[in-house]
Amino acid sequence: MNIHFFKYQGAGNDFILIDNRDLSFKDTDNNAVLQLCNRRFGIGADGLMLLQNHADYDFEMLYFNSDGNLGSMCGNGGRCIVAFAKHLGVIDQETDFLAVDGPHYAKISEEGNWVDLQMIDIDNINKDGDAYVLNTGSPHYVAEIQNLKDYDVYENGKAIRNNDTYKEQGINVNFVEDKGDHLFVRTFERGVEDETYACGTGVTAVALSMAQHNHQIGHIETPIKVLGGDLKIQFDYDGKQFTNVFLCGPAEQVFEGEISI
Ligand SMILES: N[C@H](CCC[C@H](N)C(=O)O)C(=O)O
Repeated sequence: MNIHFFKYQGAGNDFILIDNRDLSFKDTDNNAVLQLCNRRFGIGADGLMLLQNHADYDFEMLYFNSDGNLGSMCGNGGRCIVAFAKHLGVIDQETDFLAVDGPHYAKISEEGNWVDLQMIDIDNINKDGDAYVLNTGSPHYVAEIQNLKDYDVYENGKAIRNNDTYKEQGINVNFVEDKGDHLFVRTFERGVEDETYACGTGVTAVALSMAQHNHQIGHIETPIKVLGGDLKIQFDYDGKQFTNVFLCGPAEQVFEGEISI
């Protein structure tokens, strides 16, 4: 099979994107995804997305983690596929598209490399000890850590993701340090089973958890730094529900190519 692909990254969370409006890529082909995402034997990426037609939306996003399995919602992937849809001429500067967790509204800058993506509303944040646990389209665990720069995110993230509570379903593990004018976040991702340079649903989960933790109410904007760059989360919080949640940040095309597998 000969595949024409595009490579995108959003704050260093990197993805293979395929225009699958003709359905030539079979979405059940987990082995192909695994092979294409492999950084030594393939193109290399944290995940792969198919852009497909949908009767009621501008397009549909199908997201696979680099382990080859269909993932839950991917926020940075969502931003990248919006930039890709604009590149293909499927959308102009605004869109309503469908992802695994439901419809998403997004708007994109004129240059096509900055995307504000609306995320699902959240009304339920649980605790696991001192950590926060919530689903922002994907399941997330959020723990505060001092001196995060030197923290062993891989070993500690892997241990939490594989403990008795989370082993079966898996969870994405986020560590956050409050730096005063921004939050610094590092994430161990389920399905990649490694630390990634950024996780969009993860930083969203962190921003909401920290608002609850710090009893912030109203319209909140949270600047976030991750290993791969800067992201911003905006939302309204009335003390119970988080609404108008937006994940904002860069989405850049890196290269395109052909590969046969
Ligand atoms: N990198 C993604 C998260 C992918 C979710 C995936 N790791 C899963 O739990 O299925 C993001 O930007 O939100």
